[in-house]
Amino acid sequence: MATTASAAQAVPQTEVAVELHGITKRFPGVVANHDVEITVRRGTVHAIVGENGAGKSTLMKILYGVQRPDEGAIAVNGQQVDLHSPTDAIKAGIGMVFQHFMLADNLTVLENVVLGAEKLHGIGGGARKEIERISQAYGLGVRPGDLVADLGVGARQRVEILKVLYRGAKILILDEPTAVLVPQEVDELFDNLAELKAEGLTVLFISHKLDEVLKVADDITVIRRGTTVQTVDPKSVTARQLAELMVGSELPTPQTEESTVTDTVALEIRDVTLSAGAGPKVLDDIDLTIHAGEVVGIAGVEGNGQAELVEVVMGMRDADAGRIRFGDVDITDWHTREIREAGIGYIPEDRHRHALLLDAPLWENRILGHQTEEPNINGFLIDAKDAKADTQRIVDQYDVRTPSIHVTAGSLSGGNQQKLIIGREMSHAPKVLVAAHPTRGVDVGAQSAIWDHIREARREGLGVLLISADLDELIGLSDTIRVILRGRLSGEFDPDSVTAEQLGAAMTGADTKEEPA
Ligand SMILES: Nc1ncnc2c1ncn2[C@@H]1O[C@H](COP(=O)(O)OP(=O)(O)OP(=O)(O)O)[C@@H](O)[C@H]1O
Repeated sequence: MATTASAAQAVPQTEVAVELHGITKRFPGVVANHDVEITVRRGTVHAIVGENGAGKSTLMKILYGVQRPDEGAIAVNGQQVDLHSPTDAIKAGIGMVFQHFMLADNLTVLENVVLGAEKLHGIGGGARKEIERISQAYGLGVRPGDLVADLGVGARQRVEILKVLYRGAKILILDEPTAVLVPQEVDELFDNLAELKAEGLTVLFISHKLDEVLKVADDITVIRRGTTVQTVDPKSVTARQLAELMVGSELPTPQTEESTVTDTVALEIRDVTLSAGAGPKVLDDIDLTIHAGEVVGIAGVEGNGQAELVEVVMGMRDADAGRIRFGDVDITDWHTREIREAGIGYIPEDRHRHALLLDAPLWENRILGHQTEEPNINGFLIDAKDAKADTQRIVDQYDVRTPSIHVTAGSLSGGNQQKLIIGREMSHAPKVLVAAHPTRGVDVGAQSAIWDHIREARREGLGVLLISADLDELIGLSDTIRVILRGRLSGEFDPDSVTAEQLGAAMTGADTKEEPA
């Protein structure tokens, strides 16, 4: 395995865009970054990979001026910089595109781009010209007059990229940019990155999708437990070797699974329809059966009704028509709490809004949503002792990397928050699990551990409604796959034979010429 670590050290200073030297960052009880050394060559895509909690986001936040390092130095284009805020970073030519887009839907692209940067080119013709110039220079295909609400996920991401380029960024940090994209959009993004590189711009790219990293990166730096392990040449490693570098040991070989699907109906959704005013139906006559021991995966471009389907099943929204049965019980009119207590586990899409209290300690988050169930109660009272003991069990069993169960959920890395939520939901031995993007932001090792937990429960008869933007996950975990497009479900796809490209085509309507929402 060839490394470019020494080669990178030897890169002539004139070719270095960013140098991170001896970066250390401590939080109470955790060293998030320890003596990190990275040299980023100008005009390259440099990927940063590592397990959940390895310290990638902290490092990028330091480079974007959101966090201050305790030790170490940062140089941009050979000049040492002191970054106290994102404003300082932007001045130094560094821009960051976050995973959650920060665009106002009801404004145009132009209005979104100039917001807060009115001084650069005004808010009228000058700004429009500049947006068109940047869009053309990097092949972004962004039109200043478009309403953001009308744009799909990939187009919104290009607006976010344009926004940082508009502010003069020459170094772009992209945090898991492909997590929400379908394969065709990923290819388009990679074409855009190639254009950026060709113009001499530099991209730092965080991702858990190692195949994509190998495809797009010029250099890959592996971070393990806060420190840089190696910078490798993507041409000289496989995805498996990269994962092993991340973990620091060999990975187990995945086992193939026998089907566990039974004839017993676990969840039945019949003729469910949901309208949103006068517009097209959000859910259009949805019919879906999930058997005990079966994982039914739903693929779809975001915004095609999958979020609403989950909300209807979980009692957070009333459908206009249709029935939902849990086993032989009609739960159509039940409240969320009753549905959960009856034995439907729920992993929501937005973990910060619906699954965690970020300012509360982990053990209180263990109780959240299950405050009327064992082991969290004793009679009518909360049983803090047993809840704490059980939180520790989840932390151990699901490998939640944390200094203790008393730190706040908000201080955990994104992937570790997700492991805690999954551990909590699986603890109540649900009969049905409604899981929206259960491993989003989770590293490959933790992802396969979570899949194992779900498979084990499936062997015991768990039925799963799986919504995921990760096609590998849908293919790897589902027994049956359906595609949702404009609120309608397609026929069944067999995960053993369908390809990610075929699913991508069905999701975008390329196979039927129907456009996604
Ligand atoms: N604001 C904070 N307060 C306390 N601890 C923190 C804070 N931010 C991060 N940490 C801790 O620092 C470590 C590194 O977290 P970081 O978010 O950088 O990891 P990551 O590699 O980006 O993980 P992921 O892939 O899960 O997003 C973790 O142990 C995390 O719990």
